[in-house]
Amino acid sequence: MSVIQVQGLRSLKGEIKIQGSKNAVLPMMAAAVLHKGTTVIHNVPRIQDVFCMLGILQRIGCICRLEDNTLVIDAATLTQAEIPEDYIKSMRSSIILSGPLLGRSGLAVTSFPGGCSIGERPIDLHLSAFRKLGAEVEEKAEKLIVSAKTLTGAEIEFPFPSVGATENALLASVNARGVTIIKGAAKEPEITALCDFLNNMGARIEGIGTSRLAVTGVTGFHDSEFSVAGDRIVAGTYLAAVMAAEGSVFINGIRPADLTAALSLSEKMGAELRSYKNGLEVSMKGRPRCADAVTEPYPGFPTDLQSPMMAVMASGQGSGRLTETIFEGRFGTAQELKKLGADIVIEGKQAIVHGHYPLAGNRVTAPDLRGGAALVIAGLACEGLTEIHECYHIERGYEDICRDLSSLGATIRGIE
Ligand SMILES: CC(=O)N[C@H]1[C@@H](OP(=O)(O)OP(=O)(O)OC[C@H]2O[C@@H](n3ccc(=O)[nH]c3=O)[C@H](O)[C@@H]2O)O[C@H](CO)[C@@H](O)[C@@H]1O
Ligand SMILES: C=C(OP(=O)(O)O)C(=O)O
Repeated sequence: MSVIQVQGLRSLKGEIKIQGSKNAVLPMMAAAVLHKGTTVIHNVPRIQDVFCMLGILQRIGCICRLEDNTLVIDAATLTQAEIPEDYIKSMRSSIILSGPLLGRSGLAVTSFPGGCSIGERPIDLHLSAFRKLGAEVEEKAEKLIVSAKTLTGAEIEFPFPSVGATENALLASVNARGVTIIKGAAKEPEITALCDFLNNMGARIEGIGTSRLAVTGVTGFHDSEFSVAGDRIVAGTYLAAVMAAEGSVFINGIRPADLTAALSLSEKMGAELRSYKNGLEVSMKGRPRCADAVTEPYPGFPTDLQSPMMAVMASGQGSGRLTETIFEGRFGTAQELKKLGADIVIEGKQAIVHGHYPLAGNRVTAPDLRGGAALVIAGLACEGLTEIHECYHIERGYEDICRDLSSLGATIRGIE
């Protein structure tokens, strides 16, 4: 699907089941490499990033089978420690395989994944964690060679709670000799999920859910089975869609507690919410009011929902200020929203959004994954037809945004 067409001004109604979490499943798939046996993962979303990670696992010798939403990975047959370069380019988060490859075989060959449209995205914190565990990091002919005869537990302190670096530190230390203390760890629910996943395969991690993780190295893992939680960012995207389109929807299959900051922002903007153990009821009557929000590491307002909320505000009432502190490139979405008539002024890390309704349908281009989803949301609040190009970005993280929104009453379709 390369283009999405949205005919705006239809309200949303019904129930939607949320797919499994992208950011949780990718490090779990990488973690399977640690075990010379079988790992089964349930509720795996059928998205491009998962297919890409699957491609890498197969290229490095794992036997994988994805049936419906269940993935079986047999890593007993792992043959190589080099992450294929073509895959590194298409999925930046392939870097997450270097920790488990290092842990499994003492060697991980990769290359600098480089920046992307949302920002620079350096990996210095990942590499410093590997070094702390006793690995050597060498750059040779544009390849990055991380190697260690033995990994030894150490104290790793992150100056910033990087999600990926915390995951790589965990993945490299679970079978290091002795105890590793990770201070300044990220606390995102996906980190908690990875810790639970690793413990379920035999690791010993304590302090789960806090910024201080204690990992006692183990000498081996066992076969395991785990189910991925619903994707809180997809849930937040559909919450934003209901706010932009108005209506009433039950978002099923997520823990609202994982979205606290986004939910309180939505309530401030006028959404009526009711939380359940495993779902969220959202009702939006009238236009949302713009409000201020600052992106922060968890439990703060997530950067991944900044663009979707910008789309809601652009079609709302009043003015609001969005401050982006994590990924400097994410305001690329504003340029596209302006083509739909949005009134947004960028001042450094801040976007000042003056809402008005309706926006006006036009041809736009998805700048990145969440920016693409934001343009779909804006299309729901546009008079006329909105055509979003380069939707391969959206397919990285959403199983089928057209299927989901049309099931709620949107007039939306994907075109190859
Ligand atoms: C696959 C996945 O899980 N992706 C998520 C993950 O990305 P990712 O793991 O890449 O995000 P990080 O938490 O590492 O990055 C946050 C910030 O730290 C900086 N940084 C990071 C690593 C490093 O070595 N040096 C450094 O300076 C980054 O440039 C960025 O400014 O967390 C982000 C922040 O919640 C989310 O937006 C992404 O959806
Ligand atoms: C930035 C994101 O993902 P990734 O880290 O995989 O690019 C995202 O999910 O919004």
